[in-house]
Amino acid sequence: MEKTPFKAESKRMLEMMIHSIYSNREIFLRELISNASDAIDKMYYKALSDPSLDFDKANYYIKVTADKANRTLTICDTGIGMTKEELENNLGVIAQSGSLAFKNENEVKDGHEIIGQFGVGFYASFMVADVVTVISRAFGSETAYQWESSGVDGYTIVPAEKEDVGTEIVLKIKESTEDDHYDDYLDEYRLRSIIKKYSDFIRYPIKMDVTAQRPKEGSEEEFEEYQEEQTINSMVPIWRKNKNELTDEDYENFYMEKRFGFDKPLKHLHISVDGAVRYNAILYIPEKTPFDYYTKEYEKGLELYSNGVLIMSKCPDLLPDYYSFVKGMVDSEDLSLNISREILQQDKQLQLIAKNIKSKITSQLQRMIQDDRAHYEQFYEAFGTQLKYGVYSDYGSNKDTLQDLLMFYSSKEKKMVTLAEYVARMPEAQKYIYYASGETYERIEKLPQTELVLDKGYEILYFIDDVDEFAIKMLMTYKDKEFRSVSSGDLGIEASENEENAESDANENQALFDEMKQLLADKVKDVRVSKRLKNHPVCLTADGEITIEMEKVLKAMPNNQNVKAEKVLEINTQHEVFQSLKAAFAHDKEKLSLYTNLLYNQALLIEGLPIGDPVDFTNDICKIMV
Ligand SMILES: Nc1ncnc2c1ncn2[C@@H]1O[C@H](COP(=O)(O)OP(=O)(O)OP(=O)(O)O)[C@@H](O)[C@H]1O
Repeated sequence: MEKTPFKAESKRMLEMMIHSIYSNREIFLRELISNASDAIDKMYYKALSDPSLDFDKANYYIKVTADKANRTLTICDTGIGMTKEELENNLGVIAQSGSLAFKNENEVKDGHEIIGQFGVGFYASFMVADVVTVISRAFGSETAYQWESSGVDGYTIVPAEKEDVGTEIVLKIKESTEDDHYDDYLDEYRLRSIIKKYSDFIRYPIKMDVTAQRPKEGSEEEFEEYQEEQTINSMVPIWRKNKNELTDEDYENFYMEKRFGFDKPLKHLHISVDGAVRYNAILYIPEKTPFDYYTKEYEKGLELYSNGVLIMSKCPDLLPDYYSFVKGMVDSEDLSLNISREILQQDKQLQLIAKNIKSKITSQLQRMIQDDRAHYEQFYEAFGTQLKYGVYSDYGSNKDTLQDLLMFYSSKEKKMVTLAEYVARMPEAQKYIYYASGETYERIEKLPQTELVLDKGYEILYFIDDVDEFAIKMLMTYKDKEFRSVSSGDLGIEASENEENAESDANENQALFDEMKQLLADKVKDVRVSKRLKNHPVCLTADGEITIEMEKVLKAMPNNQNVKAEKVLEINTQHEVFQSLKAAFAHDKEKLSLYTNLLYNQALLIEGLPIGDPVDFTNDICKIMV
């Protein structure tokens, strides 16, 4: 059966095109410059197939000229131009891409990939212009034609005068309103920044007459302004250059130019992949934590280019959250762009690139641990917390990637060590990887709970970040070794004399402990003999999964669920103070209550926990002084 083709209402189509495709008006310039670049590339291809033509790069450029008085912005190129028919077909038919057709007919030569493909970019001009005039003279033609349109009412084509081959597009910029600052597109500074942002790596010079200053003739102090033609774009993207030609300084300059950060990069990674997925990337590990890094305002992402044209300033999908500190850019020819070139359709290539980038960053960090420890420690100081969050979040699904990048302060080495280093040093008899939590290394060092483990000569990792214990709980083991807090009930250390004494002390003094437990009824779950204390009289530990440090962290969270650690007051029965407790239990119950409260408050202070009532506490101290 004969099929009737769909018809499109071109007026409506154009309206939709102008108002619904792009969310960002300034990209009209990117689209026109990309078209100009495509037109020059077509000349290049022509020269390839026609030996009589000589493609001298010096003759090819794009020029952007703003005329504030007449409210016009002109984009002129020395490219292949358009015949009358081409003006008709390419600019008169929405979604007709001469460039796509050209691409299909010509084999792509490296470095000269044609950008256009959808046949809509040109119409972005109507977002900022009331009237668009295109004067074009096609290569090989003596006559030029002028195409003109004010958007919805169609277009006209008339013969025109044009001396050279190429195209000139004149936009009559709309009048500004209170909300819409169209004047921006006539402003030299603004235009330069739009060109730099989106079209910096267009292969041909984008020229502009810019205002410069020079000393006035005959004067050293007075300056005058004058107009000077300058090339605005960098043209050759650094990532397309050979790594051997580039110095550290070149990479640093690119980091600064792109304003990836205000610091210096700590490390850079230049990646060129030419396999199942083709892309170039330059990635940086910054030196310092950005001031807003741990806030909601911080946006992760890499600049994304397709054929040297900026598609997205921050493409978040290229980086996992735990590497959100990485800055830089990715350029790929293989991306399937959506029509606005602003966002990407669910793109397999993008996912492949992201996966590849992730593993490159991981290997780079692992290399730094081995070969450049000082810089790694500096990096870890700035972003280690993020790696630990990475272990903890997403139900621990990234822990295998990240565990070898973690570092903690070691009681033995007095510096940051990796888990691999810790495990390699473990004596055979040591069952667990020990850790102790606290506010600072100095405070942890003095924690009574560490005494027994240290006495055994075992190394302890000091945790001072809120996320540390949560990350370790997610990790559970490293190389089959379980993590164990020095405050936990079972330290896996063989029964010592200490422990046997504790056993008999517990049996003998159960009544005393029961009474103390009653006195602290709402505060602790239990009072018991300590197997870990040597020099201190008391300490607080916790039974169950929630440790005291975790309770502190959870309490500080905005919508805390009032999760509490099951606190245990441990008593050192070898300490002299214990004799005083026993005596008080036997003869003076009031004193026992006083001592119990004092010891409990001491244990709280050692843990860095607030004591219930400081006034009561100081009064209690006074009582024993008089
Ligand atoms: N400056 C120019 N010189 C020569 N031809 C041009 C120029 N600008 C546009 N064209 C022609 O007009 C066609 C339509 O341009 P338009 O910008 O709408 O789409 P495109 O560049 O093909 O695709 P995309 O929407 O992906 O940018 C181009 O394919 C090209 O053939």
